[in-house]
Amino acid sequence: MEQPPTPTVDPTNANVLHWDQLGLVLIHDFISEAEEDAMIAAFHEHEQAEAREEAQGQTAEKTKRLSQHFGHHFDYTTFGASDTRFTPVPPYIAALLPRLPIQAYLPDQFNVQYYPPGTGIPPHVDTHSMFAEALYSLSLGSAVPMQFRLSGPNEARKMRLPKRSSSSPSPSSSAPTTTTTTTTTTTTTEPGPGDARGPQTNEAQQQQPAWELLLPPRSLLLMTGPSRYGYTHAIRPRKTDLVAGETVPRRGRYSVTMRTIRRGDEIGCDCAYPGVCDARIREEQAAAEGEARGQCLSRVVSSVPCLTDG
Ligand SMILES: O=C(O)CCC(=O)C(=O)O
Ligand SMILES: [Fe+2]
Repeated sequence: MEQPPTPTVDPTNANVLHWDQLGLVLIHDFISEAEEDAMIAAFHEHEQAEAREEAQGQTAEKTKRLSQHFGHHFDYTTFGASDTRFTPVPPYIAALLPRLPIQAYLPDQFNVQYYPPGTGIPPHVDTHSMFAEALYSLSLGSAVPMQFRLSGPNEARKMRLPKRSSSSPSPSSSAPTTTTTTTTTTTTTEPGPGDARGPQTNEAQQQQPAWELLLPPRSLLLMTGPSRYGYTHAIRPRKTDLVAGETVPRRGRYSVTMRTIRRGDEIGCDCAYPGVCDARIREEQAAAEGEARGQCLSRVVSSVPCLTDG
């Protein structure tokens, strides 16, 4: 594993780290401990309320990642923001919006996730065409390392594989927000859409080096530019992490992912990473289908006997 690139500390605020080449920003202590406690308590209350609604009487066993969605849901038929499915945004999330570093546009889709120790999220690129550039992740509870890897031919190839089933879970369990690529080390534990098990050595050879960035509790991560469009991000499913040379057990980690849904003419993408861009992949596939149909038609036409024959 490579060392993460060195950040620049913001001269006006030592809590703010920038990786300008990557479009990545990490803000330490973005929320207070009191806010963190309140958000974690709200998460569990919501879980219990949902469990009561489902008449289970108890919350789900905490061995897998759990998700709660707020704001505009995704409409799987139009691949856009649903006009009808909206879950009111709780005040503890709405209160964060005026503090976000980018105020030109604000998130309207929120996903609160709980990661029990030992769980993670497979390497993926959040869907380019449907979400505005800025992606935020607020961390609560345990610190976890987030793994970044510049996408290459391996990731591009996997994103072009046919999906195993339209109901496969996406990393954020709200398909199609993300597109997963699995790597040699996650294939046995974390299958996802686009998961493929090719020859391991070839995959390893084709991969760019990965590095991990520790996300401390109460920190806010902002991904834009290359880190948003060209790198996969992942959390390895581990029970312990190596932090500054020490083995540290993971505790439960929560995150609030915040995204802005693109609407109307804004849907699409012209990023510099066509290999992992869902908009380009769709274009490519439509062109290939058109070509195949054309060839098929010409074969059909040429096999029809000419009326003047014989
Ligand atoms: O938990 C996180 O910090 C990131 C989650 C994520 O990458 C996603 O939901 O797409
Ligand atoms: Fe993501």
